[in-house]
Amino acid sequence: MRISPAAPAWAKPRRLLQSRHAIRGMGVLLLCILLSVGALGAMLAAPLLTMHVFDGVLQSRNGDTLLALGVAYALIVLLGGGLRYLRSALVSAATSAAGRRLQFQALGASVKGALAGDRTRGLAALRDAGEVQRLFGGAVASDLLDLMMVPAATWLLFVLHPYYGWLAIAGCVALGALGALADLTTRDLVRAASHQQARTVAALSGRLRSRDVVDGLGMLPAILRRWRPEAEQAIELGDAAHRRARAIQEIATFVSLTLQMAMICVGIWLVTYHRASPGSILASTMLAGMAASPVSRIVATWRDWSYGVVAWRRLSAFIRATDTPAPSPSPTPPVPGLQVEHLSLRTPDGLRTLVQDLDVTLAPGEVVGIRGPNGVGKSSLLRAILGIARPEAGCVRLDGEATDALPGRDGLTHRPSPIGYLPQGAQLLEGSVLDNIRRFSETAAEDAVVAAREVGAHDLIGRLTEGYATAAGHSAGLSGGQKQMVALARAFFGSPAMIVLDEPEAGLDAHLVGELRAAVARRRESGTIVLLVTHDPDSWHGIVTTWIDLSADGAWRLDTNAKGTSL
Ligand SMILES: Nc1ncnc2c1ncn2[C@@H]1O[C@H](COP(=O)(O)OP(=O)(O)OP(=O)(O)O)[C@@H](O)[C@H]1O
Repeated sequence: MRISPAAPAWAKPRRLLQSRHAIRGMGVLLLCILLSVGALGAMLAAPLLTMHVFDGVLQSRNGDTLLALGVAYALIVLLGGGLRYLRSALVSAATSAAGRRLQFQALGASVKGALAGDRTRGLAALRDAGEVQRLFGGAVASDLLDLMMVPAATWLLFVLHPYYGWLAIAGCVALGALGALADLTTRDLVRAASHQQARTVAALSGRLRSRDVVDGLGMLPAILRRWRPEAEQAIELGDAAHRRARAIQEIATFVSLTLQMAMICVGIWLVTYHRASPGSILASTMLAGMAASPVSRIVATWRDWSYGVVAWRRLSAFIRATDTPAPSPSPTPPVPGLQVEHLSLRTPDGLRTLVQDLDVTLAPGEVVGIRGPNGVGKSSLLRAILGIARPEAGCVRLDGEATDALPGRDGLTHRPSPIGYLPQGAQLLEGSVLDNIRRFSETAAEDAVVAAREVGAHDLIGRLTEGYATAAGHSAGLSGGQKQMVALARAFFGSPAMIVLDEPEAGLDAHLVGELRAAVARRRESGTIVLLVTHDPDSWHGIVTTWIDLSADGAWRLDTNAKGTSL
């Protein structure tokens, strides 16, 4: 658990830019730009053709020329539409792939956040990833590419007559200023609405997670009553931002229409004084529309931009915060067993010391019991040893490897973890009993059966309605003892070098406790380190080889002789 600045790849959004995704992304971007240039050329040709028809054919009255120009116009418009369609298909494929990667990053950070005790922000991170994906998955990316049209159409307007060009610049500047105004006037509201929304969703889902407590004590109406004003506040903030953005959008529509009208007026003036052809009036109106429309669209979708940017910033900050620095390599050659070196722990709020400078080395095959009064820090110590809670100081190594960098912690490594863990309250995940025991891996079902037999859970699972296929998890109908046995089988699954059990006998009858004792004794003989927290030291008499006694002031005492006798 010593800290160095390096971090796992998934946790760094910026690393996406350095990876092969970035190279592929650059290729896609280049292709999109080429398609946009093609579409842009076709679209710009349309007003010029219109001008030609108006000026040329009206004078020559040649029907064949009119037909040829009409067909050419249709083909050009068709080509432009086809190229734009190809571009939008490409953009949406690229953004959905990037969106999947982002969801994966958010999921990894969310799981890490949950392991560090911050489930609520993890949920918000997943929602933020959705918001960012919506931003780039929609028409927004295409709108950005369409901005190329602004200088191209303006340049053509200058070619027709500089007055047309200057007028288009004035219109686009006015629309751009409206975009900036939309940002200035809605930014704070959007940020507040987005944060408030994330807070209320997280708070509600956090409160509803303990379904039994909520149902059993009839707390749902009170919870919803408490949630409602918070949710309404988020909606009001969002509505206020929406109203302002909507007003600015209406002004933008007015500016666009005025620009077109002004083009016609300037055109009529130029034609009257023989400075431009009559056809230029039509062409300039079309070109002005082309120059203004990407800017107007961006102003119209400003709400998506604002929410997306706020979500992206919050998501990046969360990913950085959950980014566990990689441990520095061990300066000493790996020693088999568990080394807990000068470990100090405080409560998550930092107010109280739980363990002060614990220094202990356990050889393979040791069974260590942790005792102490309620709230003294036994579970916290286990979590620090597992590497899922950050200690105030010190480090923990299993067979020379820091436990906070073991396989699977980076969200990428598929190597099985060398640790088996039974947390307090079993904590089965949504899925079948089999999925839970084999830790959602693709390992053969027989291996899960071996683990279940080992802890004495096989017969109990056999009596479930669908055996190993029975649904487990929060919402499933397993009893407390059944959940505990499935979770125990999950902890013993595979060949972990260390098994960590938090109150393993909780909810088990005397027969199952006996099976569990025998399983731990067998693991001791095979060289597995077992750490267990218990409130019933007597039931581990003759199995535990060392006791760690914790006391409320953070002091600890090693008892290598007590062999399970109570305090
Ligand atoms: N999220 C948190 N914020 C603040 N304090 C916390 C938090 N989680 C745990 N604590 C405090 O840390 C202390 C140790 O908790 P821990 O669960 O490790 O105790 P324990 O010895 O396992 O208790 P028990 O025997 O009752 O299970 C407790 O006093 C608890 O109040």
